[in-house]
Amino acid sequence: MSNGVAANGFPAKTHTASQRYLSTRGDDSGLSFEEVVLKGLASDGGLYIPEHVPSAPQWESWKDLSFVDLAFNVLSLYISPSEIPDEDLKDIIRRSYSTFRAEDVTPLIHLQDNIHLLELFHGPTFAFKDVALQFLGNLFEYFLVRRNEGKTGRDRYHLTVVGATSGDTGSAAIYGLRGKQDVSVFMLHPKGRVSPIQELQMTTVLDANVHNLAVTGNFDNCQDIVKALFADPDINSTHKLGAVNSINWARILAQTVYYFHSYFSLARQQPDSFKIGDKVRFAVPSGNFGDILAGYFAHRMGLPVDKFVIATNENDILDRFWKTGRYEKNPTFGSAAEGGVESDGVKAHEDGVKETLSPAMDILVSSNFERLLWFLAYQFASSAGMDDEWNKKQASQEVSSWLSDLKTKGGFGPVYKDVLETARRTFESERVSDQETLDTIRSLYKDVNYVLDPHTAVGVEAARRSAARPGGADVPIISLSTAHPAKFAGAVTLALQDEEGFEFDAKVLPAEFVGLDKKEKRMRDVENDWKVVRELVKEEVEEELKGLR
Ligand SMILES: Cc1ncc(COP(=O)(O)O)c(C=O)c1O
Ligand SMILES: N[C@@H](CCOP(=O)(O)O)C(=O)O
Repeated sequence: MSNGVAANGFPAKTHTASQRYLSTRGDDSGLSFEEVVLKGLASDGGLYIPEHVPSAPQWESWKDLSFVDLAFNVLSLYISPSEIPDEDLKDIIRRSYSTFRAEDVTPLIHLQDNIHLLELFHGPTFAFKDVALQFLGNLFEYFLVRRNEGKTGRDRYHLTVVGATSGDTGSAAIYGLRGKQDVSVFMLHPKGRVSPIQELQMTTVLDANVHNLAVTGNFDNCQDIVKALFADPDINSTHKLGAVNSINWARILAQTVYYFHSYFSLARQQPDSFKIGDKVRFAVPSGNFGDILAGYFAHRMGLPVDKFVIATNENDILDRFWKTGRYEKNPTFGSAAEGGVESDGVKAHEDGVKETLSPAMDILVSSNFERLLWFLAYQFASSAGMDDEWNKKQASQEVSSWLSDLKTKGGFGPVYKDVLETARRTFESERVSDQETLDTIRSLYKDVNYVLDPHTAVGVEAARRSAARPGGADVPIISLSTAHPAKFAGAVTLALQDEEGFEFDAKVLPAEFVGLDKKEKRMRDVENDWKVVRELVKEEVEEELKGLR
């Protein structure tokens, strides 16, 4: 590093005296870590990003650290001891990962050829979301205890979390926040469009602070309601809204850790062929773009990455962007008949969302893509030779204009050639159909006796295609396994029912899921209307507080 510029092209900052955050849309800046974690979404509708991406100094020396110690080193680059003293941060991290079933939290296994699988599903709800949401739950608690010291009744800071889920964020957030003081959690899921196990995992949690809302609509409708609530001055002045979706910066930050961890696991497992400093590829099943964005930050911090492979299902807005430079909510896709059209056996809804075998990725608009767009626009602006403030302002203006077109016209682009080329240098993309998903589950079962969940299968198929391209076989690929197969019994059974000796209950089902369907459930149906949801949230928080105070 020299003249104040890091190797990653961003202004150098090796230690975070006090990291500050700005909104991707430019109207909010100078916020602390605690402020962005509690606010979730910026008041201008943008997403928070750090003003500087710190380089990880001597990251190579972290090779033999445990997950918890590694997490502390990574997170300390963004959270200064003046905000959370080191011992407190260590304690939060330790408690967050003590609930995981695997000793090294996110184990890496060799799958086939040069493809390795990063198992991210060993947390309480069997999905990768636990890695960030166990941490975020404890972080909320820490900040609230500190803010509420000595306060009673209405003076206490009460956080009203509103989140949207296509299945996994919901249960992970609920497990991270259930029973916590001074927090109410409202999770909106698309009614009937999450897997039966996912629905049970959410609705059988009966703690008074947990509220499940089944929305008549799709995941994007749920996400839009959440964003409308954050933009509403009425509920924001009476209730302090908090976010658990990956719009919350802490989600992304916590997920950067396993990119480093898996890289080091690979170096330990393959000492003869893989050395620290060598490049690796990551294949990531993607929907809201939070998981892969965390990898992008790890790369910006110094992790040697050859390419990130974005793996989408048939809801392929991201894949289309990388192919065309246009980001559009599927303009030609739609319904010919009530209930949608069928293509390749996949049900298409009138709203344009396809109902696939990997439902957690049935998303039209990927919210975190906005963060990447900001960095792409920033890099483009930087080539003009102006100062850093100007570059940031330009990036925010560009992002605001793209997002405004997305809202009003349903899409934007094509983006400038240089912007697309920059995106293509770091990322490539693949779209995987339902049939290919089933074939992948089947072939891995036959070849190596491993049962993939359908989202992970989308990633593995994309990894295989990437490996098959010229030069691809020479680079190890880490494919992210984002959920346990038992969460998606329908797809797994469809793929493997004809395989000799395959029995779902014996081979896949964990003891934790047995009997879930017999438990008492609680959820409320609600129409797709943010004002209706707003009134319901107010009413239920009031009821909850009456019971407590
Ligand atoms: C099992 C599973 N895989 C993949 C994804 C996609 O991750 P992201 O939304 O961070 O792109 C999700 C949902 O977020 C998920 O629940
Ligand atoms: N697939 C997600 C959708 C929400 O994504 P998030 O990462 O932004 O919380 C889910 O399972 O709920």
